[in-house]
Amino acid sequence: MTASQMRVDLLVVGFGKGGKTLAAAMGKRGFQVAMVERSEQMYGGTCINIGCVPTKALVHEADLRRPQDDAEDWYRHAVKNTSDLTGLMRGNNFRMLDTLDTVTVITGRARFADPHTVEVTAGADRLTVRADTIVINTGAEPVTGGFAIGGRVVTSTELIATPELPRRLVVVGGGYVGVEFAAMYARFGAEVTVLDHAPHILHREDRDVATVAADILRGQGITLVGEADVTDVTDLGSHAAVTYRQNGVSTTIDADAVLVALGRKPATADLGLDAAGVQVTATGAVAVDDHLRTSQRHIFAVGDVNGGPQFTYVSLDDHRIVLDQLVGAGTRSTADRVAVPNTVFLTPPLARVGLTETQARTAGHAIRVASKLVAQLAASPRPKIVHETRGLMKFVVDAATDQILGAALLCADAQELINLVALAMRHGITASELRDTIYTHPSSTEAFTEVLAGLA
Ligand SMILES: Cc1cc2nc3c(=O)[nH]c(=O)nc-3n(C[C@H](O)[C@H](O)[C@H](O)COP(=O)(O)OP(=O)(O)OC[C@H]3O[C@@H](n4cnc5c(N)ncnc54)[C@H](O)[C@@H]3O)c2cc1C
Ligand SMILES: NC(=O)c1ccc[n+]([C@@H]2O[C@H](COP(=O)([O-])OP(=O)(O)OC[C@H]3O[C@@H](n4cnc5c(N)ncnc54)[C@H](O)[C@@H]3O)[C@@H](O)[C@H]2O)c1
Repeated sequence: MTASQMRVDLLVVGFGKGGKTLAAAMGKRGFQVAMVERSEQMYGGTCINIGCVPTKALVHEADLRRPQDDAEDWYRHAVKNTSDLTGLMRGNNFRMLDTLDTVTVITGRARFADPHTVEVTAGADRLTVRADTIVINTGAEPVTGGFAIGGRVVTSTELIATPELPRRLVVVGGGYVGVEFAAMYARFGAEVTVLDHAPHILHREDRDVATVAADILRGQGITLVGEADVTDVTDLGSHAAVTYRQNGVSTTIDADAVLVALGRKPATADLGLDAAGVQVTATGAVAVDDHLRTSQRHIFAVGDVNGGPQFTYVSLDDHRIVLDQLVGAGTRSTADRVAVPNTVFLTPPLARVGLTETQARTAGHAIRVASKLVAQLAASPRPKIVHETRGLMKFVVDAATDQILGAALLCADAQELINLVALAMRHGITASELRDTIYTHPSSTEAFTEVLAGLA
């Protein structure tokens, strides 16, 4: 066993998006920085290793598969290509920090010993790091719902690393991970069933939007079961059995793999936060103020661990706030955030920003709504050109001010289009201005003109 000590200006715990960007920025300014990551397989964090990047790479690989392509072969190659990509990005992420003289990357599990000290353990090795400022960036971990993960019962992390295509996949949970994986595995050739305890998948969306999305998934052959109370998941070796109750009737289905996708909870359990005097919320997130300071002023929390929206770009924006606190004017805050968009990577993608129609009405806004099925767009030929005429485009607009309150875009290129709508919302561009601007042709954006012309 070896034990040693080091002292730094800034200690970042967890190699996530916000933390690594902050570590590089502070290191380049001449501060002594330590980055602690528990696994060398996770340099760069969730997004590039087990989250956004591999899943979106697999969605792309699945979309390229033609019906005549052998499903198993195609899937095996897709997993290999994806693993190569994440390996490349992991190496680049490691080097980004390791090549800075001021930054030390430490591989080991971090745990607070006191408010300024973290103990890092790796096997028998132990390192004590003392720091003036500490940033917690440990991310989130899957909620397992009491189901035993192992063998054929997996989370997204294990499933994307498995080179054998599950011919029958049961997905428990119809949120982001659930529907993205359902759509992707169906396109790889699997028979997919999604079970959710909510009445509908994508239950945060307006019913009309969720219905069109559900129709697209059903059109891919996916079985969607709402109001399903999953009572048992058993790995029987040769296959798994999933039992659920719906409307008082109990049903058991067999699966080659069961994906548990019930959400992700902040990773705070083993951090020794008590020893640091850092408070957590009722949901186990690190409690932070608008400047992402914890109950200890010198300790910040960025990314999923602080209980905010679980997106890579939110973690990135968290780093801007902390950097501003450490070396800037100290004015930037989470309260400044307006119109943060998101995308569910179905094919076509479903992207949304701002309020849904339901949320806008509930909040008491007098609204106008414009909504059009992509198949009914007459003056916007791009969907027909790219053979993707499924979906719906919807805007929710304040009747009095003409300000855009929200949009749901379920169409080709939605993951790009939504950023333009978000920018318009942030800068007060009205629905009429978005409608009447000059767009290239043929493009996906020009559909805004036609859809917004239908504001009722
Ligand atoms: C399957 C999937 C798909 C997703 N797709 C998208 C998407 O398309 N777009 C999007 O924006 N978001 C997506 N997300 C969410 C996104 O990945 C996360 O919001 C984001 O990566 C969170 O980053 P973070 O900065 O909070 O930390 P993370 O990137 O989660 O990093 C935390 C790091 O801390 C390490 N760690 C934890 N505890 C310790 C400890 N005690 N000591 C040392 N190290 C520790 C972990 O190993 C990990 O590397 C997806 C998530 C999943 C699971
Ligand atoms: N494209 C993206 O940006 C993207 C992709 C994947 C994940 N993510 C992030 O990761 C987070 C986690 O994703 P997720 O899909 O695991 O969580 P989620 O919260 O999006 O969805 C969980 C789903 O599980 C259902 N559920 C919960 N308990 C259940 C039970 N006992 N039985 C049946 N159904 C149950 C819920 O109704 C919900 O539909 C997301 O919130 C998102 O922020 C983002």
